[in-house]
Amino acid sequence: MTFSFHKMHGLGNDFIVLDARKNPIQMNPALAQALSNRHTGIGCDQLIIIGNGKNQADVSMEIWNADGSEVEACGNATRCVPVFLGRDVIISTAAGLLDARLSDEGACVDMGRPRLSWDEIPLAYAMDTLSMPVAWEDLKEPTAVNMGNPHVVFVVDDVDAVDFGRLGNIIEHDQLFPERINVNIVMVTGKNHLKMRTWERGAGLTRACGTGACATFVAAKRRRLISGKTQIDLPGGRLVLDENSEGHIIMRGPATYVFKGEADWASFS
Ligand SMILES: N[C@@H](CCC[C@H](N)C(=O)O)C(=O)O
Repeated sequence: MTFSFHKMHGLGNDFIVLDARKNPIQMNPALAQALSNRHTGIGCDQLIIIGNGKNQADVSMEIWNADGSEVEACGNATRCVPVFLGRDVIISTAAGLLDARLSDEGACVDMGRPRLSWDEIPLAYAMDTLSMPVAWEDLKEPTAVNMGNPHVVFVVDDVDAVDFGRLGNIIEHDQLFPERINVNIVMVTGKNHLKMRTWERGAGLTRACGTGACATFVAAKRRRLISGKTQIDLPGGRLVLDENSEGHIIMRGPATYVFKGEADWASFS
């Protein structure tokens, strides 16, 4: 039996989008991994399933990493949903309701309030989350932030000089992080201007991570490296981050529809 899929991306963080509003889709880790595989499947960083919303939500969104793990939040995919549907939407996710609107750049989304205490990240034991007393070689004293999903943010002198493909993987799997972790490195490039890279839990190095940009904005603000609305440059392009009067993190940036394809479920079983 065949199915339709849509390829989208947010700054090169790429997604297979399945529209399950008419016909529900029962995903599982093995199937998500098979579809995401860039050699034997369709290929993506994350698999996104859009379903029908309940109560205040217009639609629901499931997020599966390329390694087959189901996760709570994806900032770039959240921007893709209003672009896919061609209208502003309230999206229900495992991390709560998100307000996503069309904007000049693509989309503007309210990613909610960050959570900052050690057990909300979560970490394996109690510690300060602003400057964690830990280090992995030259990556030291990160700030931890939960944006619906768990992140650590390291401030470095030069994001391009870090052996991030090796260190990101080691940190993601450290026993300090019982649910694993998304790892971000950031440098200050100007007033309210940052440059960052992300090693994503369950996907590795990506061109951009929306929740990573939100977590990095929060960490940089907590460390007084920035003072307000901030431009963040990622390998795939630029996002603009701000905080509203309720302490919610607001992210603006592109979201791109690439193509619609057809595939056969039998190829992935
Ligand atoms: N690419 C996403 C984040 C996807 C989930 C993440 N890898 C996790 O495991 O939490 C984004 O744009 O935020």
